[in-house]
Amino acid sequence: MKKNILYSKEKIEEKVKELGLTISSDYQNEDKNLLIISLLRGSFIFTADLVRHITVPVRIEFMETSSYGFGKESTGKVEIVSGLTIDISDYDVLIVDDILDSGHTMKTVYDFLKKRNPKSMKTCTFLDKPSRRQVDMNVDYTGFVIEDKFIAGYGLNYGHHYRNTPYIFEVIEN
Ligand SMILES: O=P(O)(O)OC[C@H]1O[C@H](OP(=O)(O)OP(=O)(O)O)[C@H](O)[C@@H]1O
Ligand SMILES: Nc1nc2[nH]cnc2c(=O)[nH]1
Repeated sequence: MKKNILYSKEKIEEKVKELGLTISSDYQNEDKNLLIISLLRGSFIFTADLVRHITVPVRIEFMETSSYGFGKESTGKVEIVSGLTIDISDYDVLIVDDILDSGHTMKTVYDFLKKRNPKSMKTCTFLDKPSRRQVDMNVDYTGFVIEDKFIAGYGLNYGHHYRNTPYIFEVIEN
């Protein structure tokens, strides 16, 4: 496997900080009650970095979803491996994930949470691949819009590895 580096550690840091400041500004009013719901496993690194740039009170919870298995294509069947146990009706929910690709993951979680009547709900993914969308799903906050390339690093895996790589790269198979 060869790597084509798309975003360096420094570029990522700069963008995450920018997102954190924008979100903080949007949720600064006293009537806001921000709850970030982070989708494991891919978003654990982005979430950890993002929340440290959020300057307003924030509760952080996690859900685990899975749909890709070992391959590069979504199965289209998103499994909610672990859901939520808390009442979200008093919260302004922000769903955080690493990437929006086919949209199946975000759509499934969005519909699942909407039924629980949050005060408001928005979405944030560090990366957005709009050309791959299979369902009607948009993102409110995004870091980088990328082309149709399979990527890894910064939380995203390739064959269960590379989540800990500090930069984002395109996976080029030999
Ligand atoms: O828009 P989609 O096509 O649904 O793709 C996006 C999802 O795919 C990856 O998750 P994956 O199912 O690989 O699980 P992981 O979070 O454990 O890596 C990624 O972390 C997103 O959650
Ligand atoms: N690792 C990885 N997971 C994904 N899930 C959806 N798109 C991608 C991608 O480009 N890379």
